[in-house]
Amino acid sequence: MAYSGSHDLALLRKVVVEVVEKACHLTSKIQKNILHEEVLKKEDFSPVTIADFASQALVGHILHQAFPHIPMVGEEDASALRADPKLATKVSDHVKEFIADISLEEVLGALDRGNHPGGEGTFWVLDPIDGTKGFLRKEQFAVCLCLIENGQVLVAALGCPNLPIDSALPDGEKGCVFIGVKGKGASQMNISTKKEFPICVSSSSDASKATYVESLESGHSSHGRHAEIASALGMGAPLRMDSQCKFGVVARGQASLYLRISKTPQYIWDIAAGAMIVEEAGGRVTDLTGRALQFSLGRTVGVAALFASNGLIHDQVLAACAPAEDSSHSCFV
Ligand SMILES: Nc1ncnc2c1ncn2[C@@H]1O[C@H](COP(=O)(O)O)[C@@H](OP(=O)(O)O)[C@H]1O
Ligand SMILES: [Mg+2]
Repeated sequence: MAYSGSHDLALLRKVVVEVVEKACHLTSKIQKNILHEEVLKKEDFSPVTIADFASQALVGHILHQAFPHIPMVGEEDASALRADPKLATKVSDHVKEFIADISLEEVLGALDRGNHPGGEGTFWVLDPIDGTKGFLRKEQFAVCLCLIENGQVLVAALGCPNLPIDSALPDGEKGCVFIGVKGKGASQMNISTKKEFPICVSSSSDASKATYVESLESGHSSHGRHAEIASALGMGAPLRMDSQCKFGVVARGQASLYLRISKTPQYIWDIAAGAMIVEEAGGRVTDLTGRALQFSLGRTVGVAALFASNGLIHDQVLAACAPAEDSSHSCFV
């Protein structure tokens, strides 16, 4: 559906893509030589690195300069850095490579700009590094940014620095940005050449021939439950990778289904940008009962289990999910 609001979507798209590209360059550079002491553990024991902090500070600062009235829901904040001045200086030095005159206090302030509670209204949603575990394994990760207005994602970009540009050439050139604009479709851009082309989901309506994709980390969603659903549909083995790259892989037709059956409500920054890009590429994203996801509930999307498909096989997947729907939230193999 065409957007009829007051935002200039072309301008927003330009800013979103440029800032995600910058964050991809910053995070890729840090990824090459990250040190053990540059990785912290959060309260939930998940890792966070100086690259997560630097990426959020860079994006938060640039967006605030361009759109001072739009708040941001971001995964990180500055509290750990305020307690560790040495690490804070490292983060600040990385951000300075892109914004020479930024001060340490501005870096910390930009990070804390991610503290918005979400809900109704207009706000950015940022995951400065989605798939931090993949980032640390030197595998897939994504910089994920979108703008939400009253629960609708207007513009989204997924920067995937390590994802092969051509899925048929897994050892070929890597680094792409997936882009979606409300009512205008989705595209994939080569980070190096800036070459861009429209993408669409696969045209397969036969679930038994479809490829599905899931998290590489078995602790992030139930591989066992996914396998049951895949088996009921006659699907083969999954493709596993970290981060919202999985939404990009469905959006460009490389896979027809992304299953994410977890036991904890999913954070909005792990889902919103990728889900919109899949939908703009012609696919569908719902919970296990077929309800659309909600992006106006706060910092989570309210559901623990969801899937993205090419649309054509969506009802078949819903039917395969149905028998164990009640147990799917507690089943965690
Ligand atoms: N037990 C859990 N269940 C569901 N999601 C989880 C989880 N633990 C961590 N995550 C989320 O899974 C994201 C990574 O997803 P994936 O497995 O698709 O790569 C993490 O994002 P971050 O890496 O930004 O922290 C984190 O938000
Ligand atoms: Mg993250």
